[in-house]
Formats: sequence, structure tokens, C-alpha cells
Amino acid sequence: MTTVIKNGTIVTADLTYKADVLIEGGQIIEIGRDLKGDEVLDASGCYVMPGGIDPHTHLEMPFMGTYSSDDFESGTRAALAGGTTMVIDFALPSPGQGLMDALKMWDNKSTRAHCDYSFHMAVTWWSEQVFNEMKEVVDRGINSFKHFMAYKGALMVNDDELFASFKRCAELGALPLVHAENGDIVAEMSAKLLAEGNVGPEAHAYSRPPAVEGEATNRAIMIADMAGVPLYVVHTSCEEAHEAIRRARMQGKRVYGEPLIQHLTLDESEYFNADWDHAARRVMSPPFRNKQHQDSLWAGLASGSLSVVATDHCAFTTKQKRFGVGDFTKIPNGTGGLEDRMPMLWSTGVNTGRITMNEFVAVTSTNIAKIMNMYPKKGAVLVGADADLVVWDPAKSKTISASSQQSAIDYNVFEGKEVTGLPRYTLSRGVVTVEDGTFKGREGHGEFVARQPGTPVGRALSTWKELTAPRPVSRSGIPASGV
Ligand SMILES: NC(=O)NCCC(=O)O
Ligand SMILES: [Zn+2]
Ligand SMILES: [Zn+2]
Repeated sequence: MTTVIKNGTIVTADLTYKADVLIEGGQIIEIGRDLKGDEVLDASGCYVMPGGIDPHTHLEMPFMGTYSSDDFESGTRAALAGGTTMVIDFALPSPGQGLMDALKMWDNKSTRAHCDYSFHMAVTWWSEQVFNEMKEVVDRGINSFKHFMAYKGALMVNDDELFASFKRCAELGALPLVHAENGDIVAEMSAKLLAEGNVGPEAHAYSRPPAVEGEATNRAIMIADMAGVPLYVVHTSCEEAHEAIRRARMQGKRVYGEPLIQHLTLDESEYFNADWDHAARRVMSPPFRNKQHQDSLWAGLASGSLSVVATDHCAFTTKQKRFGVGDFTKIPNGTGGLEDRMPMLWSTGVNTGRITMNEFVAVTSTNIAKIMNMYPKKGAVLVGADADLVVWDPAKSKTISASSQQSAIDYNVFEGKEVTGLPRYTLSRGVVTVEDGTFKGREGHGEFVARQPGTPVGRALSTWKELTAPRPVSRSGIPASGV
């Protein structure tokens, strides 16, 4: 059985051209003019693009005394509805728990996925066991390790642990990721704010100013440089963090920055809303920033100093958010966005001229596939690639509303936003999962995507670090040992 996508314009990270796409066995088998297939999908007036890849989700994650409410079923359903065909979720060992043990838990949760998925492994504590298990994790096809520099007393790791883990990543050809906020300072500022009676959700933003993120981002970059490993900074939200990434990249350091669609399009005024629920629903770390920071992030996407756009989808219901009434530090941190990332970025980025269509494909899919080492299986419209595709109708509009969303939560942080640019079809390995807003996917269709260690960039950096490593100077006459 073959499927052909006809009459569309293919848009990749570097090309825009008219051609049909023929699919068989879940893969693209031919790209050309006047192709024929058993099933025909009409893409007239549409762009045919690699499906989105969200490199940062937390589905059914235990966090702050509860679990995020979207699991692999509702989360990946939401993803496909918005044109995202793959997610990379975080396997999160609790401190003291083995990595392989945590991985088993994530293997179990993910059996319900509608679309393909992969995992990052979090390093939430450090020991010989963690050191050893990192190799087993890599052998299982997980080549990226996340470190929290925030959430003191819970997930946070210190600089010595970061350095040890980053060096291990370098040895294994893996990529370290960081949540870059100075957790010590956040803890102290939070305690002071609470003591002064600043208990509402707005105090969450006061407790995590841009300097907290800029400092940690710069520190992580320098530690990664000393460990000789590339670095991926998740949810880059402000100029201070972007500035550290930009400077590092201009110095030749291999650093990637990941803004979220939330930080690009929503600002700190949300926290000053008179409705407690409205503000608390938007509590996430780092918090939303002002317009100047948003402009910085957009400029980073246009200039290439920031590499990808994610969601950090970690959705809590209003009831869960209310755990923090009277104490903002107890509001579960996180927001949703899986269904809205692609339409929101297209509407606020491509339709406004802030980024091109090709840049859109790069930051939502292709760059992610390359950085995470699964290109061109994912993130490409090429013969042999998986047929994870979105047929994108640039004229189709809707108003975002919780009442019509796939996510399990009872609100949407983008409520009321008008978007123009939506999927006509979303295909997961050749199977139509969404057609004109109707979900047709199948629970359990999603497969784990193994990612090998050793990206070209990681290998180049290792070669350079080895070439420039400190070496003893050989001198005649004086024995090196001093004897
Ligand atoms: N970002 C956030 O507030 N929640 C999810 C966990 C994390 O990524 O820090
Ligand atoms: Zn984080
Ligand atoms: Zn996250």
C-alpha cells in the first residue's frame, strides 16, 4: 500500500520546491512530479514539511508532589493535532534511584504514545552507580543527559557533580543539557519574598530574575568547555542567557539555546493578572519575561544564535496549581504548549516576517534532529527518511481554546489567540493521524527512536580538545620527575 501527497510545495530547512511525495512502509520512497499511489492526499495550496519534533516534554512526570496531567496518550495526541510528530521526554530518576530503573518506568508510560518518541535521561544525583549506568543508558539509544541547576533540595546538582557528569558525557559521546538557573539564589530569594508577604504567583517571577538564569547559563557553558563537551541549554528565556550563548558560539564553543514558544509569545504581565488562577496557570521556570527579552529571543532565531523552539510541555490542572495558594513556591511549575507550538510559531514568526518558512522548519524539526543525532531518519523530506510529515495549510485559521484542545488540562495559556497556519494532514510514519482537525491516530502506534552517541559536532570538538590538551614540555638536561 502506497500513499502519495500530491500538488504541494515541499518546504525543508533549506529548500522550497513543488513536488509530490510517495510513501511506502512508513518511509518516503520517492519525491518528484506526477507520482501515483494507492491513497492520495491532496496538498493543493499547502506546504509539505517535516513534522515538528518537540525536544522538551514532561509527560506524566512526578514533580512537586504531583504528576503532570498530560501523559503519553493525551500529550502525543496533542502533539499530532498541532503538526508535531515526535517528542523527546525526560526520564527522571528520583534522587537515589538508578538510571535504568527510571528508564523502565518511562518505557512503561510511553507504550501509549500515538507518535514516535525518544528520551533524555536526567542526572539528579551523582555516584559511581550513576557514572556506570550512564554507559548502559547510552547503549539503550539515549545520547543526552539533563541536569537541573535549580530546584534546590530536589533535582538540583552542584558544580562538582555537573563537571563529573559533563566529563562522562564527553567520554560517552553524549550531549549534556542544562536547566540553567542558580538554584541557591532562587531558594534564598524565595524565602525572603515569602517572609515579606509576597506569597502570590507574581512572586514566582520576582524570585527568578534574568540574572539568575544568565549567571547559571554562563557557568554551565564554562564547565562544559572545561569538560570538553558540547552543551544544550533548555528553555532559554532572556537576553542575559542568550548573550552568554551568543558569546560562546562566537568564540567557537558548541552551545545550543532552546527558547520556548511560551517565552517567545507570552510576557510577564500575565503574572499581574488580578485572577489568581490565571497567573498561577502560567507559573513556570524560568518565568515569562518582558518584551525586550522576547525581542532578543526572536533575534536569536533569525540570526542562528538560538537553535530550536520547544514547549517544555508540563501541564498541570487548575486544581493542581491551587496547591500553591498562600505560598507561590508550592505552585507546580510548568505550562502546556504541544498542540500550539507550530501554529503559534508560524503565526507570530512566519506570518509576521520574523523568520522564514525554511527557518521555521529548521527550528521546529531539522536542527533538533541533527543536534539529537537522528537526522535524516527524522527532520527531513528525503528518500529513506521516516514519513513523519505535516501538510501545512497556511490559510487555515482558528482561535485557540481549551474547549477544543486535546490536552487533558482545563485551560490553555494561549486561550483566545488567533492562529493562521494549521495542519491539513499530520502523518506519523506514513499513517494519517490528523485530517482537517479530526484526530485519527491510534494509541500505541508510537515507537521509541534510539539515538546513537557521537554527533559530528561532538566528534569535532573532542578532536580539537585532544589536539589542544595540556602536554608536558620536554626539556633536555633536567629529568621530568625531578630525581
Ligand atoms: N519548566 C517548568 O517550569 N517545569 C518543567 C520542569 C522543568 O523543565 O524545569
Ligand atoms: Zn527546566
Ligand atoms: Zn523541562
